[in-house]
Amino acid sequence: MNALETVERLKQRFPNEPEYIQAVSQVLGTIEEEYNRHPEFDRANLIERLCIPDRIISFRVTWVDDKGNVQTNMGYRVQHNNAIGPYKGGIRFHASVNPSILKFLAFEQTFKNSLTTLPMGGAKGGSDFSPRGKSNAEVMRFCQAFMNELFRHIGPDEDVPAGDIGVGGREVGYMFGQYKKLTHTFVGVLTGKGQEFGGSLIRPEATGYGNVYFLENMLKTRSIDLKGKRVLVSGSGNVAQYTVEKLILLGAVPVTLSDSDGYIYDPDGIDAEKLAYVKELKNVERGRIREYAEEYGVKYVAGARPWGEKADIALPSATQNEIDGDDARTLVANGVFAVSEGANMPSTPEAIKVFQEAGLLYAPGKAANAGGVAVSGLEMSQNSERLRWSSEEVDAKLHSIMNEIHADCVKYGTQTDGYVNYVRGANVAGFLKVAKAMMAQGIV
Ligand SMILES: NC(=O)C1=CN([C@@H]2O[C@H](COP(=O)(O)OP(=O)(O)OC[C@H]3O[C@@H](n4cnc5c(N)ncnc54)[C@H](O)[C@@H]3O)[C@@H](O)[C@H]2O)C=CC1
Ligand SMILES: O=C(O)CCC(=O)C(=O)O
Repeated sequence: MNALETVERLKQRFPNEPEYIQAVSQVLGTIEEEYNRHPEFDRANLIERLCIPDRIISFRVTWVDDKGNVQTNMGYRVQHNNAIGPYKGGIRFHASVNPSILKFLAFEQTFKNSLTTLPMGGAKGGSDFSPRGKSNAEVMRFCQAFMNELFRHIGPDEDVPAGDIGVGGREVGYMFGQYKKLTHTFVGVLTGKGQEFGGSLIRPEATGYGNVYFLENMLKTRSIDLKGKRVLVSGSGNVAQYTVEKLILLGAVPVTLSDSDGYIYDPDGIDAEKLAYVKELKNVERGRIREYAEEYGVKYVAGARPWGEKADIALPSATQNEIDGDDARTLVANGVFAVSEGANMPSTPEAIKVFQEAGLLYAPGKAANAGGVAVSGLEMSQNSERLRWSSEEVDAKLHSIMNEIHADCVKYGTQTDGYVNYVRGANVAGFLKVAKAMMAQGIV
């Protein structure tokens, strides 16, 4: 397999899918050598079968807004690969959602889920519907309409969606309710459910906590203590909130948060009380991060990202391609020595190159943010055995999964000069398991 030629062929077949091509080319560039050690992979054209999703379901979603207008949106589910388990991955509701973005996310999810050590294939879905500015009743009607089509394609042993951008506990609850009504079953078909109806403890916390556990592992390789370190966090949703929570618990000092309008910089650090304010603002009042600056009298910068502020560590936790080459150079120049991705593909290829050439501890999302889907996998296990595990038990399992993912990255990513290339490590480790499963299952 020649990575460049394969990517070029995919580019010609899928010319309008830049995010998908970006994700594929990142992976192929790092697995090429390992892949070519197994001539049997090429004979089975494993690479195209691994890059092209098993199926893409797309449908119209029709719903009625509060004024009585009939609205339409697009709905999708990309079922990428189920070689190691049922399809699994979140649902995104955001105006930017399109097939390219969902294909990149489903592709990444396949490798990420493989890294978790749990039996889950990769998928992603969503809609160009934006919950922003919609009433609760509108969100409910949209979720029900979305599920009216999606329910045919999912199931607890087939495909198990969860949340992502714009989809949290509220949306998962509405979708679960509609699935139950349509199928007359009560099964673990979605994860991230409410605690009262099968949701796992620690699932809301898992992605953010898991990223900080991964970061601690990376810091340990250089004997650096997280305590007292100043941390730039982007986003202010699920992942960002629980990243900040764990940072505070471990004595670090988170100083920024953002949303799509701008960012706040709090030089004294975001403490537990201020975080409680952010949770209320974002999860209940559904307000803007600008209001934090008004509440606490700190700096707010409209239309910008937080990467120009001085700090030790950066944890991007908002969205894809939110750190470009210039941002990366600024971070390095300002002394940032570790970047661990809570979001999926937040760094552009140029930014990654800058981090790696500067010798930073740099962890890609598919390793660092795998804690969320890992606890989703644990939610599936609890649903199957109709039991509920304690917070301590789930958190301990999450912690040990993140440690294992880190160990795998070190095993497959350590270069001859001792630098750990976490991108290579995560891609090779995730790839090998899926590839072996695909080979064992024949040409299907
Ligand atoms: N929720 C989860 O368990 C997991 C989420 N992720 C990834 O983490 C990231 C954040 O997801 P969540 O916190 O769940 O979503 P969320 O909807 O709770 O929060 C998203 C945050 O990102 C900001 N944002 C969204 N689009 C933006 C844009 N174009 N520019 C600037 N800011 C933007 C929003 O304002 C919000 O603060 C995404 O990349 C998601 O794919 C990854 C693994 C698991
Ligand atoms: O919990 C899940 O199934 C999916 C989480 C997710 O969407 C992700 O890991 O990007």
